[in-house]
Amino acid sequence: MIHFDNVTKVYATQKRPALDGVSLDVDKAEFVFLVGPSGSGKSTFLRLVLKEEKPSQGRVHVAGKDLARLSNWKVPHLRRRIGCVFQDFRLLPNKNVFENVAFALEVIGKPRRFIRKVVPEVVELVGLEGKSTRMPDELSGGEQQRVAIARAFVNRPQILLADEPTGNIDPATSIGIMKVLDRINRTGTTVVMATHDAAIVDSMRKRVIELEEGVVVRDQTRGIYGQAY
Ligand SMILES: Nc1ncnc2c1ncn2[C@@H]1O[C@H](COP(=O)(O)OP(=O)(O)OP(=O)(O)O)[C@@H](O)[C@H]1O
Repeated sequence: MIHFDNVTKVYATQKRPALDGVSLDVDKAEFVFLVGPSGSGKSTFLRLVLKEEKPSQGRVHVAGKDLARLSNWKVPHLRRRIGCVFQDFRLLPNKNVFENVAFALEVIGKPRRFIRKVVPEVVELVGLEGKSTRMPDELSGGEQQRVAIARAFVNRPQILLADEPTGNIDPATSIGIMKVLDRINRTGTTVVMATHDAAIVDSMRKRVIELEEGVVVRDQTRGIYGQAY
C-alpha cells in the first residue's frame, strides 16, 4: 500500500537530510507506529505519502501509484484515498458534529441522500451516537478527536495517517481513541500513526518503525516504543 524505495528528502534550507535512504513497505490493512525523537523525519514521511513534499531521491509508491509519475491534477484524487488526523483536531468551529463529518463528503460532491445515510453510521463507529448536534466547543478533547477521525474515515480511505493523534489528550481518553483507530484498521484500512506516546505503543503491540535522524533504525512486527534490550 505504501512503498518507499531508497527515499531521501533534503529540504532546501537544510543541509542534513530529513529522511536518508529510507526503504520500507507497509501492506494493506497493516497498523504501523512511526516513532523517533523530534525532528527524526516522521512528519516528512507522512508528507511524502500525501505528495505534499517530493523526495530529493528515490521513489514513493502509494496505493500502487508511483507518485513521481502522478500528475498534479491527480493529486486531489490520491488524497481522497488517504484520511488524515492531526494532534490539534482541526474541526470547523461553526459546524456541529454531523456537519463537520458531512463537509468532507460535500466537498467531493457526494449526494445529500448518501451523506444523510453514511454520516450517522460513522458517527456511531467512533462512539459519538447522540452527539451529532453538538458544536466542537461543547465536546471534550477526546470527543473532538473522534469527530476528526470520523471526518477522516467517512470517505472510506484506503489509508489513514495520524500525526500525534493522542498528543493533546489525557492517557485514559487516549485508550478510547486507539480503540477507534483499531476498529478502523480492522475494516481493512491501513493505519500509519506517528507518535511519542510510549504507553499507547507498548499497549497495542503493533509494528513499530523507528526513525533517527532520518534513518530507519528499527522495524519490529510486534514492537514497543523503546528498544527492548
Ligand atoms: N518545511 C521544512 N523546511 C525545512 N526543514 C524542515 C521542514 N520540515 C521539516 N524540516 C526539518 O526536517 C527534519 C525532520 O522534521 P520532521 O518534521 O519530519 O520530524 P518529526 O519526526 O515529525 O518531528 P516531531 O516529532 O517534532 O514532529 C527536522 O530537522 C526539521 O527541522
